[in-house]
Amino acid sequence: MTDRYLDISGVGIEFDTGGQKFRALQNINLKIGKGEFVTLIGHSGCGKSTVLNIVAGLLQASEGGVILEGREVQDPGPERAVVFQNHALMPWLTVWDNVALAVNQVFRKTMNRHQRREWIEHNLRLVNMEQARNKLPAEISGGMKQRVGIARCLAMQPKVLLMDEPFGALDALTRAQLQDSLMRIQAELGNTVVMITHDVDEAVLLSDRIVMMSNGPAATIGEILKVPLARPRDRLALAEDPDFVHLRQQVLEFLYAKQAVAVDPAASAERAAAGIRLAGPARENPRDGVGPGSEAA
Ligand SMILES: Nc1ncnc2c1ncn2[C@@H]1O[C@H](COP(=O)(O)OP(=O)(O)OP(=O)(O)O)[C@@H](O)[C@H]1O
Repeated sequence: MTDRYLDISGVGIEFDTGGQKFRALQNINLKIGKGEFVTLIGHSGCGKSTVLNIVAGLLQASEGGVILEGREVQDPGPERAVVFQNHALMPWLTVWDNVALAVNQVFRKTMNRHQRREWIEHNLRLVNMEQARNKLPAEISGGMKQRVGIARCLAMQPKVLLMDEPFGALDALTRAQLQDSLMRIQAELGNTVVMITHDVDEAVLLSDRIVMMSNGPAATIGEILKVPLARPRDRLALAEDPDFVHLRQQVLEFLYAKQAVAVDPAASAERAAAGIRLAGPARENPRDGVGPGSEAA
């Protein structure tokens, strides 16, 4: 594993919010190895999507930069495919055509028609969606749409798969199924993945490292937790595994003790009972309208 495959170095960003400056991120430094699975976790509004968007080339950092396999990221590109929370499929295209769109964009010059067909089919098979190839997005479930979104990104053979809360809108069972599929696919293809999640169990289950972000403004990386659990990982076996439980506890401590946000009386009573003390609340961004009030990460 090259441990500097993706190098995020000294990244900061300041937004102009109606004449006022808002510093969202400062001094983000993260080196990610080829084939590594890294999750970003932190309270709502801390800057996770902003980091991902800078890596995707959708946002320009105010300071620092991102280098992927020796080349500086300047704009969006198919070597950094993004899976969004809400799949972002073209509603008028079938499952097949949605994947074909990406494949034709990336491989029109290097694969002939037959090869492209095979490649589309292969990627739909990877996510178990080959049976639904002729359906429109409106005719399939939320989990199936996310599968197609993942297939579309995998089909571009990206150097890095960027996932912004890909399973956030799904029910718990579908989410578990997709987590298992993602682990299987990653084991097979060795993808480098950077994924945002709010789910502590998901972070521990999937990651090689969990990057825990401090609250904004001027958010940065607070701590990085290595997850040395053997693969393949089995969610049932891990639920009672002392190492898994300990790792989970470390993430919870970071979020709810070291980086706790504004107080909800019920949650704080629960925390007090668990012996966890609160840190000071974060300041708000004028753009947000409300201060950070969510107890969820
Ligand atoms: N284009 C923008 N202009 C001004 N402020 C912005 C802009 N984009 C993001 N922000 C602010 O930067 C901060 C970080 O936002 P970001 O969406 O990255 O957080 P997040 O951690 O991904 O949040 P969530 O978990 O709720 O999705 C927030 O205060 C947000 O309001």
